[in-house]
Amino acid sequence: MKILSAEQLSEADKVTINKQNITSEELMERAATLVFNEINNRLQGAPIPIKIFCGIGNNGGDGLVVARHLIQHGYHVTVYVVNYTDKRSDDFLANYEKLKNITNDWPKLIKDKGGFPEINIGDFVIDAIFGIGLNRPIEGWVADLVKMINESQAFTLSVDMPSGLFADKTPGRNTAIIEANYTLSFQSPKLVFFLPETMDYVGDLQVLDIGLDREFIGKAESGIYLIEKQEAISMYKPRTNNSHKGDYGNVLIAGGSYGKIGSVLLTATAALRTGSGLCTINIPKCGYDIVQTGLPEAMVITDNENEALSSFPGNFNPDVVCFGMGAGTSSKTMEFFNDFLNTFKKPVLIDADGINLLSKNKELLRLIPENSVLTPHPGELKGLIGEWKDDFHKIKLVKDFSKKYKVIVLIKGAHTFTVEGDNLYINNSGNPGMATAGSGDVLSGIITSLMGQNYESVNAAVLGVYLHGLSGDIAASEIGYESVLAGDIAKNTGKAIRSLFNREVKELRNN
Ligand SMILES: NC(=O)C1=CN([C@@H]2O[C@H](COP(=O)(O)OP(=O)(O)OC[C@H]3O[C@@H](n4cnc5c(N)ncnc54)[C@H](O)[C@@H]3O)[C@@H](O)[C@H]2O)[C@@H](O)CC1
Ligand SMILES: [K+]
Repeated sequence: MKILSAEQLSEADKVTINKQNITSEELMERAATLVFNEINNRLQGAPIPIKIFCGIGNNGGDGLVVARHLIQHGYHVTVYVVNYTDKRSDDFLANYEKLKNITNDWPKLIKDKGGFPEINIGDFVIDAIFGIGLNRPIEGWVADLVKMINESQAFTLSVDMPSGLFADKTPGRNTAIIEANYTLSFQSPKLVFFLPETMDYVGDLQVLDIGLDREFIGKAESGIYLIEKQEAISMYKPRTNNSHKGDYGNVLIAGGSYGKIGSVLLTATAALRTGSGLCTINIPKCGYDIVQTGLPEAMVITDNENEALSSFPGNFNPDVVCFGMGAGTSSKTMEFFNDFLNTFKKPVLIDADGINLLSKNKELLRLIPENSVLTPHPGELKGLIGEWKDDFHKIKLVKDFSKKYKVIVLIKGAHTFTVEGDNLYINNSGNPGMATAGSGDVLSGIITSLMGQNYESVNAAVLGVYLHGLSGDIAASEIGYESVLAGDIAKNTGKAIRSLFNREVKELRNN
């Protein structure tokens, strides 16, 4: 799904009104009625107190429409107008009149702290104060109101966006933002919903298709995509009957050092489980027995050194090489890396200590083959691009890096971003159970395997990240978040691929 900016959404709004020959009030009615339907489906007429806080722009207008429908369906509703200015939008005013016509309980105006109502933990709060029109942080008594709503711990549903969040930039420190339990967002999720600094404000997210003009959305240049099952299916390449193991890639997994041999086992297992035809593991001598016993399906090349890799096996020409997990950063391994980058010229995957070695010796960056994939965790990423001020700055630095070295870079997190030049692919599978040792090693194996199976590097990365998350979702739904081991993620890769075509299995997040 494409992610649009606030500006593009407002434009889509105008184009839709024009092309569908409707008024903006009719579009508001359509959008807010969908919000009402969702709430009604969930509450099923329950007589709980509903408190709706409406701003005076169009987000507030949505709130008034929702209020009207809830009242007409017999719910116990109190409406508050958060009157931070007297400049009300036309559609707000139209719906204000409509609301007054159906109830004697007219909206209560809040003009300062004196007008704050009591909010109890059992109330159902609807936040329609600000949406995509917010252009500066919330201040003064409105900020106090937001704080009070958050402190009440009442279930809070935000319309379009949690009030106080900007769609396309980071909020300042200590600004007032609604901490929503649930967000019903119109047409397109907003980028900030997926960033580490702001994702927690959103709660569970649902995007409502309000029927904005498809042609406009199709053509809008966004460069930001949310990756879910549908996108994953479109990238997947099915196997043909008339094929053999040579068609599915010969991958070399190089890494491991004394005490960290397990990492390459996890990577290689994931590569084979994702469908690699052949997998060879290059490790220091000390790992020989461990790897041969742990994964009989893989072949092994040992280094001359016992405890760390020191020279790249040049007489061997795999389709793709994955380097770095558990490798350490000794000077011997730096020699291996140097040797490897000077010898191997097809796209590679560099992870973990491979990234640390790059940070130690930035000259090597120029040797990375075009379209290679780098998979740093946040600490390793800092070594590559330096400190960032906020999430948007981080994205900019990674885009610049990706363009400069013509590589694909992951920004790993609860929603991993794959960055290729100016394009951002945001992953929506996965769960907190995957924050476990070795999870990244498995991811590298999955992506490397897909690269070896002739997927374009960017598709290998985007689909690989998605499948990794889905495998984790399958593992967590079977054994619970706490018990997920990296090996469970590797083991479930096959089920994840099958589940792409099985309607019963969903991302945990979308359940
Ligand atoms: N596709 C769309 O764009 C649609 C938008 N709709 C709703 O319209 C919303 C956008 O409405 P508006 O553009 O009226 O904006 P908002 O309702 O988000 O904000 C209201 C106005 O407050 C002012 N303002 C901004 N920051 C402020 C601050 N910190 N303190 C005081 N005043 C501030 C601005 O002038 C802004 O226009 C969306 O979020 C959505 O809820 C829906 O009605 C339907 C369709
Ligand atoms: K809102």
